[in-house]
Amino acid sequence: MSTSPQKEDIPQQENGSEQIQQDVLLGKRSAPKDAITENQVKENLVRDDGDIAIGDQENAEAENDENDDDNGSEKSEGEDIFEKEDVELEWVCLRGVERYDQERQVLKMLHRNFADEKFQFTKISKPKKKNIAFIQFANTEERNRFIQSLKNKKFTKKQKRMKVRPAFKGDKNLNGGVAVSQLEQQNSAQHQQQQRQQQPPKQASKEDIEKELQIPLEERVCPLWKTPYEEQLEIKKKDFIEIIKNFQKRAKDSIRSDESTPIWVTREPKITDFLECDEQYRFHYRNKTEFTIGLNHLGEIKVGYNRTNFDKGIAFIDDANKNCVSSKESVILAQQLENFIKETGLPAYDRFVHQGFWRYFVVRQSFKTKEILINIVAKGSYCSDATQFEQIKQGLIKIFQKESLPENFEYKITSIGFQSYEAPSDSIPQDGQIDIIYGSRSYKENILGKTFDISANAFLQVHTPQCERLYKLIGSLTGELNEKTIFLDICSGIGTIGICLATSAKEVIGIEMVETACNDAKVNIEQNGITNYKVICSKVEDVINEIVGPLAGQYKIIGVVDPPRPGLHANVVKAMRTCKGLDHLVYVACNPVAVTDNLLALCLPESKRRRAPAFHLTRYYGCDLFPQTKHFEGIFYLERYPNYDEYK
Ligand SMILES: C[S@@+](CC[C@H](N)C(=O)[O-])C[C@H]1O[C@@H](n2cnc3c(N)ncnc32)[C@H](O)[C@@H]1O
Repeated sequence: MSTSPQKEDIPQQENGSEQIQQDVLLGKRSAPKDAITENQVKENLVRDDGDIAIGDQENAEAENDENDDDNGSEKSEGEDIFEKEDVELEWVCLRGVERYDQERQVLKMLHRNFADEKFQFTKISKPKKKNIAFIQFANTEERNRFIQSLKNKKFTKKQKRMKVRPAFKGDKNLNGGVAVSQLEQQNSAQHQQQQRQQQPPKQASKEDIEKELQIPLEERVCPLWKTPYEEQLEIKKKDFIEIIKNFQKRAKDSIRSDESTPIWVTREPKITDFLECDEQYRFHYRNKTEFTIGLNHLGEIKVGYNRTNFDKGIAFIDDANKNCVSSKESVILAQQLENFIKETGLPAYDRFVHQGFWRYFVVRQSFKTKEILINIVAKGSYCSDATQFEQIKQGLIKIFQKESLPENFEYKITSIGFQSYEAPSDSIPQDGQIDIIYGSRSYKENILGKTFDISANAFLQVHTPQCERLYKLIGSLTGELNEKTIFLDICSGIGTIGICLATSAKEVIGIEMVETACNDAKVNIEQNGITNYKVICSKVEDVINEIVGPLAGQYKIIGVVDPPRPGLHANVVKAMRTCKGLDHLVYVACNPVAVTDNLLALCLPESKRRRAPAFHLTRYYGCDLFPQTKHFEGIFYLERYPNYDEYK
């Protein structure tokens, strides 16, 4: 049961909240417990926009839901409260939302309720345990269309009635918000997962399977494999320009007429450089290959790649050797494991009925040190016989020994891990416990002359030669580092960027929230004899200001950030923007579309919401880290000029 005050605890608006608030101030009524303070009452009297059910959002919403009563909710006669000065023009506050929903459920609800209108929602912020959500639109016209549509909407008895009020610049609950692009990704991943888990597999027809088999697996996983490399680059550059144009358009739409437009918004979009991949590294380049274990179309065990078309009931595993970007060594090892699995008699995991043992096979390797790490993932509980379990582990160790592998196999397997994974979800948990059944917990990689221990779950760019090019580019952007510079490795993972680039800086500070990654980073720092790199194990948003603040003004602080695929959480971006002293930032994105919101939050002009000087986007670069696919890395160089300090 909720412990938050009930609706009865909140002053109602039957006579107008103003009267009640006046009464409270004059001592004619006592303020309801936990409801509003004197200051809030005062603020409300000042604001007086006739739409808020209770006190100022900053405090009252922290404890209470918004009043769902109708009185005074939409608009006072003769004035448009949505156009007032202290209103966030692209946002609304939607009332009547399920209080335990999160942002992605709010998005689903909006899509359900306004399917025909196709509103351009850009961000959602859902305060915890409240019946409100803040919605941001691409522009004010969209927002107004939404307000109008909601006004005209007929709610059925079963539907929860929703109302809208303006979002105010001081609304504390309007906390950055999550980009809709990010929520859509989450929703679609969850949808696919649910489809897989809930739908009993339809039986595909023989013809459909034959048709599917006619299509090379590469078409599915690396669709540019038949496209000449020069053309691949042209496609990626064109895509990047489109992304930049869209980014500029979004920025233009967000800048109010009374604000000045930064130069990067109107400048002709141009990629300063696009780092192409040398010919010898365009195929079989992946240093990490993840195979699925299951049955092929004939019902035989395979260690290979998923082929699925749920509409047609197609779901089988295709051969490991049919992917032109996987390493050749990983294919040999997959074959080795496949033969062994057939001998054990233990079945592959069936993702529809959630039964069976063998699930995934991960191979990580260094083309330079010739070391390999292996991780085998299985549903451990399926094999309850301890002796059999032990035999399996011993068997696995044996099949990956030098004697069991082809004579010309020049790699050394340094680590074999066994990970028991019970949940039906297809994504292997990054922090899952791994039982090291052979060797150490990592393999060694060499990047730009530095040595790194890479464990099974550590993040590393999948294309090492292109990763080196990327790091060199980052190095050229950060410029010469010396005793007067601090290098901030934001979301530092296992420390690769800082270790490779920043040894000549006064200090390198890595901030990373995953403990195992921080521990790996410390090992990597030590084994490279680096003494100026400090790792802080924490969320960036919790510490960055505290760390950088005392250094501001004394040093040139240069930040590099390479966030997870969907981009950074809004709170991280907010902390970076308000980080005094951080005036130079290299933002690396493996999904440049997904980080548009982050870049806008860093670069749009200063306002009450964006309470710090903006960064200017000065240069765009691309790096082809994924030949034969449509993906590429986008690199954005951001600068604050004049520096944060000089603005004040
Ligand atoms: C794509 S990896 C990049 C790691 C490293 N920069 C590199 O290039 O090898 C992203 C990292 O960001 C970390 N991360 C994500 N959000 C974070 C946050 N709010 N605070 C600290 N670390 C975060 C993740 O744990 C992950 O290690």
